Amino acid sequence: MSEIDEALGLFGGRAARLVSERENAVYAADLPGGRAAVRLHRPGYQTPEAIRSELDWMRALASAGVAVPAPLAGPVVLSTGRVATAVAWMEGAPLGEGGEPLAGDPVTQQARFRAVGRAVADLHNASDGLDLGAGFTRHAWNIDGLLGAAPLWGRFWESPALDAEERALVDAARAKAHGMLGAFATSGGDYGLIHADVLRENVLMRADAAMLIDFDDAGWGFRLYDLATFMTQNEDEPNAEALRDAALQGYREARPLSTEDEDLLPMFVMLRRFASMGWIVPRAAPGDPKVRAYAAKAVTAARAFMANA
Ligand SMILES: N[C@@H](CCO)C(=O)O
Repeated sequence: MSEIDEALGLFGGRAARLVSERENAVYAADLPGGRAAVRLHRPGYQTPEAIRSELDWMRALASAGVAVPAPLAGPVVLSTGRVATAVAWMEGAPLGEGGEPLAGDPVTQQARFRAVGRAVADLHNASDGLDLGAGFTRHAWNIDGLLGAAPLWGRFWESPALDAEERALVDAARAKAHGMLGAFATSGGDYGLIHADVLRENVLMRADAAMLIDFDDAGWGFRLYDLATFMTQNEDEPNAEALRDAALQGYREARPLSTEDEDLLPMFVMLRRFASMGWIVPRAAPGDPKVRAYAAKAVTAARAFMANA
């Protein structure tokens, strides 16, 4: 029996259709509780306890009125060892896709970015008010998780696509960022539960409202990381600066963000580019141009960081 058939059997669901296989395999299906996204989780990434915690968090956010997918079933461990869950299907159109020009005219785009900034702030605000219990466990995008000896998405500085000069640059930027992040954390930099993968693919738009989906990478982290991740797909947009400003405006409508913190955004963009440079390595064949493309973006960010910081 296939994994999805086993999961459907356990959830009492039917009519599954594969809709995405980016990290988890996600199927649209009908469950007794309604239309669902049934997820077969990527083996070896999150533990069943962490996935249960993700669902507890989603349930608490949904109860608090935040537009996130409410849990419907699971987690269950399938006979293959893979974990399956189901969350409510969210109607809406993805904001866009990385590497593709953003749809819509600039006014529409900026209105959407403002809505996303607002949704991220709402998530941070609501998460700060939750008591998720002693068993709650998620990984942390903290200094170690971003820059330590074993970062959550791998030892990015070992990407085979870096030449010796670039590796030295990345090492220097990593050391410098480590110091700056330490100072930021010590001075009370905003830290708590974050989505950690605010990419266009993970934002659904319904009318004028933005909704975040796919909390698989979510955990503890610096709030600026969410805003920075959202900035990493805009470098080819002619109005990239206006898009950033719109997202920050939306964020500030619901949650404070000082100009000192805003000044750290380029560093956080670099940290995300470092993480992604590590993320792609086990997911692509050696020599795949994507490995170089991720490394090149990280190097560009590191050069700017070392020149300006
Ligand atoms: N592909 C992502 C990483 C995983 O979502 C990125 O570009 O940062």
